[in-house]
Formats: sequence, structure tokens, C-alpha cells
Amino acid sequence: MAASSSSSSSIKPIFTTRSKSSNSSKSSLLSFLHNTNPKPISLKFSSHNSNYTTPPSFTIRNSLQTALETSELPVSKFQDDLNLQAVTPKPTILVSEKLGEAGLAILRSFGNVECLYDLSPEALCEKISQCDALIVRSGTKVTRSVFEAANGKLKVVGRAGVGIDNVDLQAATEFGCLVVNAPIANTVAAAEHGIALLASMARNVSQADASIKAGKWLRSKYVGVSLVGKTLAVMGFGKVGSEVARRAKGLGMNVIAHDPYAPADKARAVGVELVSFDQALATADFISLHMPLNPTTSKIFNDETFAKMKKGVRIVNVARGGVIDEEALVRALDSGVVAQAALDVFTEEPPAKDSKLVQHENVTVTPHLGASTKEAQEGVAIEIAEAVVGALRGELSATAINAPMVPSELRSLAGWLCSWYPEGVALSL
Ligand SMILES: NC(=O)C1=CN([C@@H]2O[C@H](COP(=O)(O)OP(=O)(O)OC[C@H]3O[C@@H](n4cnc5c(N)ncnc54)[C@H](O)[C@@H]3O)[C@@H](O)[C@H]2O)C=CC1
Ligand SMILES: O=C(O)C(=O)COP(=O)(O)O
Repeated sequence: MAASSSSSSSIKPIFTTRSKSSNSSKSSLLSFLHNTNPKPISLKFSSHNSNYTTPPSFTIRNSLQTALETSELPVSKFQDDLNLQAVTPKPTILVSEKLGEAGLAILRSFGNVECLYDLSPEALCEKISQCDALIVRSGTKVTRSVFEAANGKLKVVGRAGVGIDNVDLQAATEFGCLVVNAPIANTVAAAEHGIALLASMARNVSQADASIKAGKWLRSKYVGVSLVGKTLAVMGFGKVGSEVARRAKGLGMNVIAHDPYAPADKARAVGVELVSFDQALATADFISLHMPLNPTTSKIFNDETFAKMKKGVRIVNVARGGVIDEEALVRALDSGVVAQAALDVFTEEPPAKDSKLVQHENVTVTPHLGASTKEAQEGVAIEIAEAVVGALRGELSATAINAPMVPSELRSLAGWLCSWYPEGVALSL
């Protein structure tokens, strides 16, 4: 494939585009074709070194379809030529973890849906080469091996939730696979779970519950601490963090937040003061974690940072286990620097049965339930199904985490066009 910045008369066809206003509702993977730059740009492809001899995937055809519909070309000529509608097969969508019915219904109306919930990593790699899209939650690791095994067929990975730390984004991008998530629908559920853990930790609810079921009646052992008037540091003032802050203020807490990227006016609007990381640690009676897991936040809570906390601090984590050095947390609990922790998430999920952290008497745990309400799961399922179907249709995704599709699609499109037009093709924009 060769690309040049000038057009050539020996090359056909020339795709020109209509003005943006002519079809504003239709976004496309080829939306960059809607170029308002008066200087024409053209990409020239020739078949000389193209490896593409097979017809394009449905995604490419859908993108091309959209491009044709929004162009000034005599569409029928090309539609007849390319037989876009007739050759489009139904995509295969693999759902590897439990997804709400409403989302599955949307997916089924568009493609062939296979729900296989307990695939081993090896079985996933074996299956993936037959799939156009994969939908996961937090339990499926979408590793480089998965993208390698997909052999170019996998076009979209949909994360039915927020955190995308279980998807190798670098590999996805390299393999031309779009990753989309569902960032909105589980925000309130996660915030409510954070508040549930905060309150139950402060009043020893789970320990007291276990003791009474074991035949004990320990009223003095389980005297708790009050929330009102205490300082809560929200670490990560995004969607979940800000909802936790709002609710904590309703409980009479003094709320501060640390987030290097949060706008001060957003915090002010909730009545929250944005502070530095160290200031948050030094001031807080309670710390609630709501940042994503990434290389910057990995084990950001460690021996050094626990040492900066107020003695007797209480920590809630509904973000990701990996933001805490779990061995350091055990040490901090043993020394009393951390009085209690309430954890929904763990570095390894599920954690080992004999995990010192999980078994610690001052630790309350739940099995990654932050997003697990009926309402949130229905919402997330719809949100991710719409995002995945949109991406497969060739539409530009509002929740794309990476954006590898344009070059990849263009390469595939170029190869395919070259197989139809061996003398070469120019896209004039
Ligand atoms: N336990 C569960 O079931 C759930 C867990 N989550 C976790 O919660 C995280 C947050 O979710 P949302 O609030 O929806 O995401 P979000 O993207 O709206 O908020 C994350 C915030 O963290 C901030 N941040 C990034 N690096 C930071 C750092 N080093 N220190 C402090 N703040 C930092 C960002 O600026 C952003 O404002 C997700 O990434 C996910 O891992 C989300 C939903 C459910
Ligand atoms: O949305 C998130 O980031 C979550 O952690 C929710 O995870 P889940 O989809 O319940 O496995």
C-alpha cells in the first residue's frame, strides 16, 4: 500500500465528500472524510504491496457504506458494484461474563451472540478467532495473547463497566481493535456500595453479624465510630468519587478530595475542597479510593504512603485492588496505623482463601460487588450493547478508549479496493 498527498488521473474512483451539514446525524469511522479544510487531501493506494485479497469485513463494509451514503458519489453505482448489503454477514459477538438481558436483546437483534461465561484463557484464545466482538466485565483478562489469537478478526472489545485495566489497550491498538466501555450506568451503584462499606465498617456490621451467628453477643467489642464531623478524603474525584462525596456530605462528614485532573469548580459545586495527595493522607479520618488502576496509580498506597496517614485511619476501596500494596496494608493494619479497611476489590480476584488481608479481623470484604445492582447491570448491559453495535456498524464511538480504527480500517479498505481496482484507488478528501 502506498499513500501520497496528491491525486493521480490514472487512478479511480475519486471519492469526494458532501459538506458536514448534509448528514450530521451519521457518524462514521471514516468521519475524517468530512474535511472542512479547503485544501484537498488525497490518499492513494495501489495494490503493489497489499496483502489484502479477501473482501472487507462487515465493519469495513459498514464504514464504506456510510462513507458512500454521505458522499456525492452516485451511490447506487457503487452499491451495486460492491453489493454492500447482500454480502454483509451477521457478526459474531462473544459475551464472556454475565450481562443483563436488555443488552443481550440488543446484541441479538444485530448479530449472532454466544454467551460463554467460564472460558479458560486458553479456551478464550481458541474461540476468539471466530468473533467480531467480545464483551467482558472485570473477570476476563483480554491479554495480548487474545488479540494475537484473534488473527485480525476481532474488531471491538466492549467492557461492560468502567475499569479497563483488564484489557491490554496497547495490544488492542496495535491489532486495530477498538475498545469501548460503559462509563455511566454503574456510577451510582459503585458510590452506594462505597457508602455501604464506609458505614458498615465504622459500625462493625459484618464482624458483629458473624459473631452473633456464631452464638456470641459482643456489645462492647463492637463499639464503633461515628461518621458525623469526621474528615473523608475522596481519592479520585471522578464520577464515582464525586457521588460518594455528595452522599458523605449528607451524612455530615467534612469531605476533601485529591484528584490531579479534577476541576476546582466541580469540587466547589459539591462543597468539597481539592487538596494535595499528602494533605489528604495527613488530614483524613476516612479515605475512600476512586481512581483508575494504571501504571501511575499501581500500589500508590504502600508502606511509605501509609506512614503519612493519621494513626487509626479507615480505608474503603471500591476502585481496584492494585492501587494498594496489599502486604503493606496488612502491616499497616497490624501496627494500628490503619484501624480498619473495607475492600470490594483485590489485586487477584478472587483472593486466596488464606489471604492475610481478607482474613484480618479489622477488614470487611465483598466480592467486587460495586456495580452489582439490578439497575446498574441492566443499564451497563444496554450501554455496552449500544456501544458495541454502533462500533460494528462503523459509527464513531463516544466511549472509545483507544482509536485504532481509522488507520486499520483504511488499510483494510485500501487492500480490498485494490483487489477490485488493481490500477489503484485515490480517496480525494
Ligand atoms: N467496584 C466496582 O464494582 C467498581 C469499580 N470502579 C472503579 O472505579 C474507578 C473510578 O470510576 P469512575 O469514577 O466512574 O471513573 P472516572 O474516570 O469518572 O473517575 C476517575 C477519577 O480518578 C482521577 N484520577 C486519575 N489518576 C488519579 C490519581 N493518581 N490520583 C487521584 N485521582 C486520580 C481521574 O482524574 C478521574 O477524575 C474505575 O476506574 C474502576 O476501576 C468503577 C465502577 C464499579
Ligand atoms: O465497572 C467497573 O469498573 C467495575 O469494576 C465493575 O466490575 P464488574 O463489571 O462488576 O465486573
